[in-house]
Amino acid sequence: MSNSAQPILEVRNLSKHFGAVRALNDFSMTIAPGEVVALAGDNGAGKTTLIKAISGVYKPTSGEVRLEGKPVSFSTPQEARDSGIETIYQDLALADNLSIGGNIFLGREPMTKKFGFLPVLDRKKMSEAARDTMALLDFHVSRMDAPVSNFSGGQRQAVAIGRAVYWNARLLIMDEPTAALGVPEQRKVISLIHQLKAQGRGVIFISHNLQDIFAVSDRIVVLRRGVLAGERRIADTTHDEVVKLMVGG
Ligand SMILES: Nc1ncnc2c1ncn2[C@@H]1O[C@H](COP(=O)(O)OP(=O)(O)OP(=O)(O)O)[C@@H](O)[C@H]1O
Repeated sequence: MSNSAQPILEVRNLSKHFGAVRALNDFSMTIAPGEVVALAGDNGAGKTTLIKAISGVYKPTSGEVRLEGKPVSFSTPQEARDSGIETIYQDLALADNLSIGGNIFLGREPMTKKFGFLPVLDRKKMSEAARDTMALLDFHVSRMDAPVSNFSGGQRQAVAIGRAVYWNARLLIMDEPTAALGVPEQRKVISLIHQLKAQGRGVIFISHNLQDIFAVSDRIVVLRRGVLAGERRIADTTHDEVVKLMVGG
């Protein structure tokens, strides 16, 4: 099988139980390269548990996760990240006082030796990486070196996405990326997700907003009480049908 035909992510019969609580039960899904899959479900449906079981926060009780065909078992989120799975939570995990470049290299700062003396921060590499990565996302701000605290919510979301792209994430898991934003900013984030898709990455898009889900996703997977309630191609479903899957009955 060629690489392009192979799913980026395959989850097979995944379960995560907390004592008697079956937060996720026998759940399976796949994500192809360049595919955006929305993950929906009411509060407590198991969405967070699923993404944490994929991304190395929780060890699954049972089941299998395959990344580009290979079974993986991550002990930490850092291991998942190193393998190409990046989760962007709502807090974005940005350092407000640092620039875009500073945030891209947060904790992995590149060093250089000047005139053979002690290593110093390679600021040139950081600012070039910031410029090139954000250009790839068609993202423009007047001052690339400004602290990200100066940016709007949508711009900050773009910086978090840029960091994932720079480190070559194959799968981005985005937890409610549009929830805290006004409408124009929501549109920007939707267009960023379209760019990730065009670059052949996979995206899991968690949202309570059906309009956003329908604007950007290829498929929707609905969880209810820890199990798969249904899976539809966006082109073949409606808001009504999705709501019925979410609430059941
Ligand atoms: N660490 C834990 N210990 C015990 N129960 C848990 C734990 N984490 C989640 N649960 C339970 O598992 C179920 C699924 O929770 P989860 O947070 O995955 O849902 P969710 O779909 O992400 O909800 P929300 O949209 O509110 O974030 C809930 O019943 C929750 O109470």
